[in-house]
Amino acid sequence: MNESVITVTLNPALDKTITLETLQVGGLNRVQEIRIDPGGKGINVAKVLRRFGENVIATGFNGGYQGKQLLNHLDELMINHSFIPVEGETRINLKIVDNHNRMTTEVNERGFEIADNDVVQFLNQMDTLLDEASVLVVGGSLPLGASPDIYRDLIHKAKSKNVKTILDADGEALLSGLKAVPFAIKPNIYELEQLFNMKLETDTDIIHAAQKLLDQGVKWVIVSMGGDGSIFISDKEIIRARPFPIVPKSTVGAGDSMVAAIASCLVHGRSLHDTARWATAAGTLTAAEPGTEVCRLPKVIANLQNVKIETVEQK
Ligand SMILES: Nc1ncnc2c1ncn2[C@@H]1O[C@H](COP(=O)(O)OP(=O)(O)OP(=O)(O)O)[C@@H](O)[C@H]1O
Ligand SMILES: O=P(O)(O)OC[C@@]1(O)O[C@H](CO)[C@@H](O)[C@@H]1O
Repeated sequence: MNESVITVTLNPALDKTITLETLQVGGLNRVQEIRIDPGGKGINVAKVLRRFGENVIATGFNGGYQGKQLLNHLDELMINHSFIPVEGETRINLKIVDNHNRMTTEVNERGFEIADNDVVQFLNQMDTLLDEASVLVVGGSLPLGASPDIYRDLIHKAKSKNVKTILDADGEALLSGLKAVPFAIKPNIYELEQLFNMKLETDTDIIHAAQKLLDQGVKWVIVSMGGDGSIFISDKEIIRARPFPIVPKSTVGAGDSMVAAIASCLVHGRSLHDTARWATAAGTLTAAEPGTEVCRLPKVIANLQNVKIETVEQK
């Protein structure tokens, strides 16, 4: 059995994707297609890791009828899970795909509110799970009632047990998680701009911002930029990765697929170079799937060499 990965999704969702010819804001829209996928960042990561054959367990909070549906989906996908049941309903996040303009509009609910006792149960469970893990992935928004420092505390806990951590969050949750200095972070360009409160126009701007995070002790900073690909930065190398051509269907979960590939590369001790290929192939292939459907291993392997990789000179 491989070493195991834990994915934490404190505020999971059922992702309801509706496809329209063209989104008419303020008008009547007729739906062409509809699908429901289990969602939330850590859950998407777990879906990819399961397909990669990794030993993964998904955890977090879960509630109500929609929460039961979510767990049924995970069972169908044969994903190990151990969610703490809470009062209230797991949210439904609406993803509206405009076929004509190839654009997705996302409407995410706030989700349930958790109580102090839920957090105590969750952290106790994490103590046990972390004893068996080699990588922890934390991602997504915090539910109402969660302390903004919950990501910081989780990352500290993981580090005290020599578990490598990957953080994928935005706003306050990202700031809080960074205080504990995770091994890797994967902000998208907007999240990085928000973190530094400035526009990052060029690759050089992005690299300079990322280097400030490396100075704080983060080992890998991976910045994704949708169809423009991504930059992988460590204190030893800077790698620019560009995707191969695809017809994008829904980019929801593309970033999470990158995170899953990064986790898998950490489990297998792969270099940052190889990680750039794996993560870009995974993200790109997920962007070509409908709804919150994710990439599959054989296609990822077949496309590793199609990822365009350049080493950027350090200045
Ligand atoms: N239109 C596209 N064409 C090709 N590849 C894409 C496209 N959109 C996304 N990708 C691939 O997916 C990766 C991640 O995309 P993006 O930067 O949108 O992540 P994200 O914003 O974190 O996504 P999410 O939060 O929805 O999971 C990109 O680096 C790229 O490899
Ligand atoms: O509201 P959050 O927690 O920030 O993001 C949740 C979410 O948009 O992220 C995933 C895609 O990354 C989706 O499956 C899910 O609906």
